[in-house]
Amino acid sequence: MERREAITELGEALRLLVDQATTTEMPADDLLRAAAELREVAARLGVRTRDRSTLASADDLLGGVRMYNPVTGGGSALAPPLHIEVVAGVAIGRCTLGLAFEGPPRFAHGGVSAMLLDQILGHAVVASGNPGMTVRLDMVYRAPVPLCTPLRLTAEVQQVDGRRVTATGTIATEAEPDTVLVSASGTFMGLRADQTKRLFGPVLKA
Ligand SMILES: CCCCCCCC(=O)SCCNC(=O)CCNC(=O)[C@H](O)C(C)(C)COP(=O)(O)OP(=O)(O)OC[C@H]1O[C@@H](n2cnc3c(N)ncnc32)[C@H](O)[C@@H]1OP(=O)(O)O
Repeated sequence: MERREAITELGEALRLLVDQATTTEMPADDLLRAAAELREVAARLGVRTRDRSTLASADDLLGGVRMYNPVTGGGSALAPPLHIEVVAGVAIGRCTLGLAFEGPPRFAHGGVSAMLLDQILGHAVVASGNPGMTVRLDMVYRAPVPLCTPLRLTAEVQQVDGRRVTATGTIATEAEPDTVLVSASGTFMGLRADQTKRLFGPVLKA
């Protein structure tokens, strides 16, 4: 099996684990046994690791492959994951949030909504050919985002002004795509060469 497929397989198992560990009502003894077994598995994976200045070997930074992105990465235990496609400049995202993402009972944590929107706004910005980093993200929470419900996100660029790009996005359910639950407006700033070197130099050099 190819490495990226194996990473995705491990990611799926980890996401299942996170979901079950969040919803389980098993007795304390079972939890302790599971914790001990999981520490053994973690130790096996920890035999060979990378540091923060080393890109994952399965990643392709310029090709946009980030296996461990915490929002979209197939290998991430933290990602829902959000699946994004860009159609005619509009980024469309789909995901379902489990109970691990709970804020108020039955609904998503507000920070999770911000995370999803930051990511999908970023995709729209990259697709416009003006990549940059988020320097500002304004959120409007109109209605709570339900857990265990297929969600539909959208994002598109509104304005490009030199290095500054503004984009807006929304979260709705698949069932009611026209009812906006959360909306966001973000400002993204393209990096100058010296900023790119300062922030990402060690990674790019490797
Ligand atoms: C497909 C992939 C999708 C990925 C989506 C996820 C995106 C992310 O999560 S990115 C991570 C979060 N963002 C960050 O960590 C960025 C942190 N910020 C920074 O490092 C710096 O602000 C940086 C490097 C972007 C810009 O550096 P800085 O020195 O401020 O920029 P500088 O060149 O002086 O200023 C550029 C312009 O930006 C403006 N600016 C800077 N910060 C802000 C801000 N918060 N709000 C509005 N304008 C701002 C400045 O006023 C200036 O405007 P002008 O050109 O009109 O005078």
